[in-house]
Amino acid sequence: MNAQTIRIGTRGSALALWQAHHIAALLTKGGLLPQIVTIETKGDKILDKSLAKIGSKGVFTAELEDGLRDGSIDIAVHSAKDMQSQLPEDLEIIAFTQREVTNDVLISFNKTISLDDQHPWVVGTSSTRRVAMLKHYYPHIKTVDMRGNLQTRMKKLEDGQCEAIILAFAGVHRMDYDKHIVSRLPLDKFTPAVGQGSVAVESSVALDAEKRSIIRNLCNHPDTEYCLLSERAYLNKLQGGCSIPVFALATLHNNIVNITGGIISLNGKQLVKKTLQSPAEEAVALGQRLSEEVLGAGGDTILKEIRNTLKDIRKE
Ligand SMILES: NCc1[nH]cc(CCC(=O)O)c1CC(=O)O
Repeated sequence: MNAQTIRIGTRGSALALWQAHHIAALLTKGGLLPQIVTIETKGDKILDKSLAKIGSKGVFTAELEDGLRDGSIDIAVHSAKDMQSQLPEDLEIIAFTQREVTNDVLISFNKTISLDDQHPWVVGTSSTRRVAMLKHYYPHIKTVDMRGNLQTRMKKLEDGQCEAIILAFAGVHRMDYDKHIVSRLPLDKFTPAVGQGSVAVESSVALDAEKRSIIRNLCNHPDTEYCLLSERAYLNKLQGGCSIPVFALATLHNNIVNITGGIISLNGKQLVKKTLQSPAEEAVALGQRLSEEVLGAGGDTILKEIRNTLKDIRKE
């Protein structure tokens, strides 16, 4: 096969560019000629509002998806975590890269700080999931909203707007901030967001079938894909955007997928969480079953309350 040029669409943040270069390296290894095309999204432009206020649907993806449709890019690269659970019919995810460590981490310049320190102190995070989990497990801790890319958040921490921030290990590691990690938060309390740690490759269904299959073969990590399909099936049934504190983590051993997922109220008071397992081939059905169990155990009421609250926040 002649070397083929593949245009990779990405957001312009340092983390997004890392991800695009990661995909580019996998494609280069396979003999393709990747080209990186930077595209700005609504989520990059609006920095003065919380994600809960903007509304999360496609805020970091819509402009990239336009590029896939008009053919100006062949593939778009995203943090799997930032992708809507249901894509438009003309687009599809063709690969999920091998997952990084999935934990959230506590970042601070104070190396002795611990969430167990009982005096009231301030953690910066813009994630409703992390805020709710802090309220649930560590009610003495106060939170401040902290949006912006990783560099901006690190700067806000440096400026003393809070004593620590919580971030995904994956992004911290990719941006080379490991030395500021104070601790990895335990997965049983801080179950990550769906997709955390993996990079997703999206294409139009109209993209040349051979090109799509070559790209998939070079980028997709099958074990990760089973896990993410299960988590995303769960998320899809809950119709949770990234401002809804829904969480799930699937792992795969000996062809068995084990998934833990749930939902937590915004104030952290109500938490529903379940664990299920199935053979890998039934990963999607497993995620769907998890959603039924979580909704049936009170998750439906929590979800309704959250939707009402977020509606009110957006009206402000
Ligand atoms: N929501 C922003 C976002 N999207 C992906 C990552 C980190 C990388 C990843 O999880 O793949 C982050 C930052 C964070 O949550 O700390």
